[in-house]
Amino acid sequence: MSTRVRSYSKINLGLAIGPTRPDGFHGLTTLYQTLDLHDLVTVTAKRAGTTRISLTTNHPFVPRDGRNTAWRMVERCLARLGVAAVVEIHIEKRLPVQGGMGAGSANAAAALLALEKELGEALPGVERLKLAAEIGSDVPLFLLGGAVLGLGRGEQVVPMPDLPKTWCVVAVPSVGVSTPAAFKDWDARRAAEAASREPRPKANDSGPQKSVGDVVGGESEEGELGEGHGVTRAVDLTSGPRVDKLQELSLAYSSLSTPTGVSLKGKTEDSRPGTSGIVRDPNPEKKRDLPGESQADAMNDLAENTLLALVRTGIGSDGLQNDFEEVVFPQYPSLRITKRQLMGSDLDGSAIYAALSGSGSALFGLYWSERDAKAAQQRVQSSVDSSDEGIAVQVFLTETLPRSEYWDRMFAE
Ligand SMILES: C[C@@](CO)(OP(=O)(O)O)[C@H](O)COP(=O)(O)OP(=O)(O)OC[C@H]1O[C@@H](n2ccc(N)nc2=O)[C@H](O)[C@@H]1O
Ligand SMILES: Nc1ncnc2c1ncn2[C@@H]1O[C@H](COP(=O)(O)OP(=O)(O)O)[C@@H](O)[C@H]1O
Repeated sequence: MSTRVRSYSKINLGLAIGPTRPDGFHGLTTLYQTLDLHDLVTVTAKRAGTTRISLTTNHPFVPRDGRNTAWRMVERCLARLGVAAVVEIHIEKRLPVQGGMGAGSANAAAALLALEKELGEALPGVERLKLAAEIGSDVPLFLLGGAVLGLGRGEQVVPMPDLPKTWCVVAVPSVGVSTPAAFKDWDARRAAEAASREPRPKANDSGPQKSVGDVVGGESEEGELGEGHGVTRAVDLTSGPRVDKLQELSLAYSSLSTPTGVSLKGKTEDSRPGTSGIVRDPNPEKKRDLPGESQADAMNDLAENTLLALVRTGIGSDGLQNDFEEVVFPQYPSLRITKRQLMGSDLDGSAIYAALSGSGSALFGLYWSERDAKAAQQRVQSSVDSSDEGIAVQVFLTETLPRSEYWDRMFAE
């Protein structure tokens, strides 16, 4: 027997990059949303004296060894369960590799669920989430599905009330954006900004000078040195108002979700903030005012139409919705154009919202109707066909996938 699982993808509805942490990762506040687009992961497992894992796939760029996320997940899960088995994994890739749609991460989560079903044995919910976080920051979200708030380095996940099922067009240009490289570019940009703000040394000032490069990696020194001193750590510049804005929104949004941590089995789990797992509101004492709206109004909107409320309360307003756009668009200018086409601002049936997903290169647009979505898909496709830039773009028509459907349809027939 074997178990076949739909390995769904995600987009990031909003993403704010925070400071570099001592472990080298960046703080992240993001709102993930799972999509109907998926790969298929099939696992066959038989208990045996020694563990042997093998992996096949239809995609030439997907690793077939211990570098594969699904392989790593299976290996670690078996070790955690204390089970030895012969495991065959097959990944039918339909999603782009390195697209910012979390496809590799989803494959890992899918392999875990399929393996557990094959063995008839499962890890406890919190163990699962911890293991998922070890494989990658993007993996735990796929153990929840639907709309998911991501905190920490993105691995601390909070289930959000589901958005209404919404039409979505995903455009994936044929450029792979490496996630670590995109974070590095972000840091370099912040460091350059900090350097340009630093006051020039006076000619007779021979004391030791602080450089931005010296001071990355900790708390702000503004308090120590006094305001206006001009020495600001590069990392502090990455945690500006955009993060606050998204965090405020997240808190408001999360107040509508379950008051305590929720396990996949419906039991309350250990949900202490700061642990890998499902966390509670990270700052329950904090007042939940939203900019420009009374709290009651905002909550009514959220209850009525969560997606509309998201757009109205901040994520979709002017300015950056995904911090990575600031570094990825200058590198690949055609992506900005594709985003505009997805948005279709001056047209009837323009997008509710459009943005880069994760570190890219996937871009997405959300639409009120299938007709609007199809028109956007057509817009992007025809401009690609007529362009001589040589960047191919795959354009997918799909829908957002609420949590209940995510689980109902996970195990493919
Ligand atoms: C940034 C996101 C947004 O969803 O990018 P996409 O991959 O979806 O584009 C994800 O969090 C990616 O998650 P995932 O792909 O699992 O990344 P990981 O394996 O955990 O980390 C890969 C590398 O990215 C960098 N990294 C990742 C997450 C984070 N919060 N800070 C980081 O600095 C680190 O250099 C790390 O070594
Ligand atoms: N199961 C997998 N599917 C796809 N890529 C994988 C997988 N396991 C490891 N990788 C590696 O991870 C990298 C990022 O893959 P992917 O998850 O598709 O990107 P993203 O997180 O941007 O959506 C790829 O370059 C690939 O070499």
